[in-house]
Amino acid sequence: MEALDYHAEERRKAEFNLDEMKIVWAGSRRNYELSDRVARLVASDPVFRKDNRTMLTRKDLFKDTLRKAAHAWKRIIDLRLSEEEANMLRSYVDQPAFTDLHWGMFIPAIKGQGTSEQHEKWLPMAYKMQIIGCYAQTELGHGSNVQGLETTATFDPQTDEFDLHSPTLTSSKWWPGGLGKVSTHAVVYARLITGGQDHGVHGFIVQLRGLDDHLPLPGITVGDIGMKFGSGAYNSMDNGLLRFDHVRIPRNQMLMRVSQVTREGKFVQSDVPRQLVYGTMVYVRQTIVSDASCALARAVCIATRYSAVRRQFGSQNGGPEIQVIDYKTQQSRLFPLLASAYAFRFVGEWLKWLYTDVTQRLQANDFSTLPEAHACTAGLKSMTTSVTADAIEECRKLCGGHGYLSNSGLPELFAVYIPTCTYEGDNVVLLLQVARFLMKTVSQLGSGKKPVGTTAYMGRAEHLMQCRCEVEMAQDWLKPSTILEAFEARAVRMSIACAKSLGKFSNPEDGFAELSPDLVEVAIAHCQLIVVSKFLEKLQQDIPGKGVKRQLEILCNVYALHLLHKHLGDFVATGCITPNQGALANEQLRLLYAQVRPNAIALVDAFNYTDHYLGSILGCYDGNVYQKLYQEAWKDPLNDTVVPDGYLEYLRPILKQHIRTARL
Ligand SMILES: CCCCCCCCCC/C=C\CCCC(=O)SCCNC(=O)CCNC(=O)[C@H](O)C(C)(C)COP(=O)(O)OP(=O)(O)OC[C@H]1O[C@@H](n2cnc3c(N)ncnc32)[C@H](O)[C@@H]1OP(=O)(O)O
Ligand SMILES: Cc1cc2nc3c(=O)[nH]c(=O)nc-3n(C[C@H](O)[C@H](O)[C@H](O)COP(=O)(O)OP(=O)(O)OC[C@H]3O[C@@H](n4cnc5c(N)ncnc54)[C@H](O)[C@@H]3O)c2cc1C
Repeated sequence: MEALDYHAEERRKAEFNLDEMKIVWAGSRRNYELSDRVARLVASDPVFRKDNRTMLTRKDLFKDTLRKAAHAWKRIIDLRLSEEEANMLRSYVDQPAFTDLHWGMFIPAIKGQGTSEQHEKWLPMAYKMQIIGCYAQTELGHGSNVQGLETTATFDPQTDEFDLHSPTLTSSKWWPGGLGKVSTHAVVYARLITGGQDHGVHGFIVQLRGLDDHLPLPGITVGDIGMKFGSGAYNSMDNGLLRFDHVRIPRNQMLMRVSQVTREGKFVQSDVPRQLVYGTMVYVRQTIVSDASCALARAVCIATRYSAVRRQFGSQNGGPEIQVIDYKTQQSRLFPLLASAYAFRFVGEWLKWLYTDVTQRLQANDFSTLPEAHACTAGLKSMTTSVTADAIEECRKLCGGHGYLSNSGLPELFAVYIPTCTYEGDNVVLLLQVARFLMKTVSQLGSGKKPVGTTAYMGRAEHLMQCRCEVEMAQDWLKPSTILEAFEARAVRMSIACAKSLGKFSNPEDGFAELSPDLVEVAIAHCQLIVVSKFLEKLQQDIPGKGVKRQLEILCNVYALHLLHKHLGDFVATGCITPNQGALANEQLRLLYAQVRPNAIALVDAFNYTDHYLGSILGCYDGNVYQKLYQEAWKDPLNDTVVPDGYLEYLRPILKQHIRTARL
């Protein structure tokens, strides 16, 4: 018997080859096949069930997380999965866990900041999970300001050891994931002190718990920091606190790629830039951009499928009501998010390339592209996570009342997702880093130093400052060069205007502080330009499959023109376009939405998400929403009994009191 599919008609409307689009989304046929296989493996395994987790108490949820992590590790070993497959498996399990930090930060920190001897000693144990580690940087008093950390690591030449100490309450480590209850080790960031001199913040490998009894080692106080936002969600993670009372570690546990301390206690700064101490954050920010496209795609998939099932108003002669996806307002809210998911996917792919390139250069002692890698990872992390967090909430609203039900999957997705706007660098703080980079680039424009990479457009500032947009009709906005020039002109004009305003301050730092809200806008304009330009570059590639490239062109235009519409004030105020050209862009946008409409369901099918991973009744593949909602309601523990617990103690006396009052 053929399976029921409420979306069958929608799927028939698609004007492109879905299988080929799935490959574009996955990045390659190989990636597609790998991720499809691993996603199904997870979805079919009862241990990875997650539909009940919002009902669990914190302790039960945490134990469930340990069970899943142990089971995942067993599957990884038994099936001899590669590192890439293992990462995929953990991400499809879809439950924040200490393993994210062990594999995602502890190991990369040792790899990036450790010497080859340190790699040889620590990495084999970490790869086998004989030790489990976390990344302990943030403190109660300081997170964004890393240079303000207070934990000290004082070298004692007598014993050839460091003495780790938390001198104040605010120096307590606070937030590291996996620290609270699991990690046996941590990379701890502390101020290095030798001979009474402070050399700033460095990383140290520190054992926290006994490998036999899991008890904290002498001098170490460690625990969980408490419940976080939402039910289920990030509460599966043991974000922890940590204090040191003069804990001793051997000298060779300082990560010594960037700087060294000799046996005599001499501090040696190598020719590697000190910013490499921040290298793990650059790596993770890069992964967060790709993850943003996944989270956004997930929310959009749920909202799109549900919008095609849901009908309201407009029944004629007893016929069906209108599918809410056919309302222009629904399309104007939903389709830009769909386009953004694809845009973030492609910029994430490019950023991965950039990161790999900078890593290879660093290995060859070429540090020239480090500032750009920092600016791109910081800016794109900030921009994509802010958009995605807002988009998940918008998708909830697009699903009306049912979006607020836990089993829509959206509340939990929102709760898990929103801290990405804060962790790995607060989004505003990171945009200010981008702004600094841009202001520096502008200040060097007259010096003969040619801007390269993502700021190469600034080298054409003279033209971009005075060019005029040539759009006369709505369809003129479909020309890639017209779109690109409008975004470049807007970014460069905003940057130069800010640089000029900064120049009016006698103290540049005062100016930077005063103008910081404008500088944040400049950074956003630059990041949006990067995303638009990388989407356009993607379209230059050979993309096989009937109609696939055409759909991507439509999505790229939707992405760019919706930004132009949203930030019309910037484009018009900087004289990049006229108000009339802005109106033509909006007209073209409406036409594009009509072209997306018949393909919408297939475009979200291309994400290839299993129902398990989506975790949403509203987004399930077959669209059988109402029956599933009805069945699911009966599974709620409140429906275990017809009369609720508490009736006799609390309800009945009130109800009876009414009867008594009535009798009086
Ligand atoms: C496939 C596997 C998947 C694995 C995925 C793993 C994912 C795991 C997810 C787990 C979930 C959550 C994890 C969360 C973990 C954390 O949150 S860890 C803590 C993160 N903390 C932060 O991000 C702190 C943010 N603050 C900073 O980064 C810095 O302090 C800040 C950059 C804001 C300022 O630093 P300062 O040292 O004060 O720098 P400045 O004076 O402003 O700049 C000096 C110069 O240094 C340059 N710079 C700064 N940072 C970097 C960098 N990272 N890289 C390169 N260069 C950098 C800056 O541009 C200045 O340059 P200039 O002198 O102007 O040329
Ligand atoms: C779920 C979660 C997991 C985490 N995991 C880890 C982990 O594994 N390891 C770890 O070390 N840390 C971790 N952290 C900590 C995280 O990295 C920090 O919280 C983050 O870097 C932000 O720093 P903060 O908390 O000090 O924010 P603050 O800097 O105190 O920010 C507060 C406000 O001040 C503003 N602000 C701060 N500085 C400036 C400025 N210069 N200019 C303008 N505005 C400013 C910010 O924009 C924000 O609005 C985690 C945090 C969370 C929420």
